Amino acid sequence: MEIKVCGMREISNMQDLILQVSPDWMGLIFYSKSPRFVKDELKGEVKKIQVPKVGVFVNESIDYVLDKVQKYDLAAIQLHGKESVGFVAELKNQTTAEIWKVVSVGEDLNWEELKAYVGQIDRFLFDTATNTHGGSGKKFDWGLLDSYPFQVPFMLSGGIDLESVKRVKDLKKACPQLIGVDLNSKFETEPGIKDVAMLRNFKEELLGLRSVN
Ligand SMILES: O=C(O)c1ccccc1N[C@@H]1O[C@H](COP(=O)(O)O)[C@@H](O)[C@H]1O
Repeated sequence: MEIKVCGMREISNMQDLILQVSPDWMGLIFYSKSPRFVKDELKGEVKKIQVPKVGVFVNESIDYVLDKVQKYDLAAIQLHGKESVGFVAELKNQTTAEIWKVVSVGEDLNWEELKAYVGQIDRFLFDTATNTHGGSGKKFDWGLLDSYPFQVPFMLSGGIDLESVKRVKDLKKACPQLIGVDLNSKFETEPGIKDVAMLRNFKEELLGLRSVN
């Protein structure tokens, strides 16, 4: 199971994370209203960080996204707004970075609406629907994913915390397409600053390197 740690915005915190947790992905928020927004003055240092980086975007233009892909050497683009299939197709034509489409989940899930993205994206990412678009720390009803109908892999997100490990493992048994988890606000000392020890504990429990209490 892959681990993405999202919303990093300080170089020393990123370096600690890489050394102690070695996540599969590190997420950078390029949404200016977020308290985890990454300022371009960091681009030189961030580019040197040796872990695949995911840029998180909310309803931005193709040019804005491509500019960040180039400046930060992004391996994946997480589209966290209402980006259409047409937008995704246009973006896909202009980059080799992976494209992850976020599905904001409310009371239910309409699989028909997602069908058109299949074949255009590399993975779905399911997060809780909120006014702030993301980083809410709130979980949705993960049981809705039991009927996931596609082969394309997906990530789980939204309020995942240290106590979620068992439920994540159970969901993986029910849905083998679950490829990873996205960890964010539940592992912070303040917005954008991660508690690296807590993240390490999560990883060890998830991978079965220590037992869940
Ligand atoms: O974290 C943010 O500030 C943010 C802002 C706008 C869009 C996405 C954002 N983060 C993403 O939100 C989810 C869930 O985070 P949480 O665990 O509920 O705090 C995660 O995918 C982040 O990439």
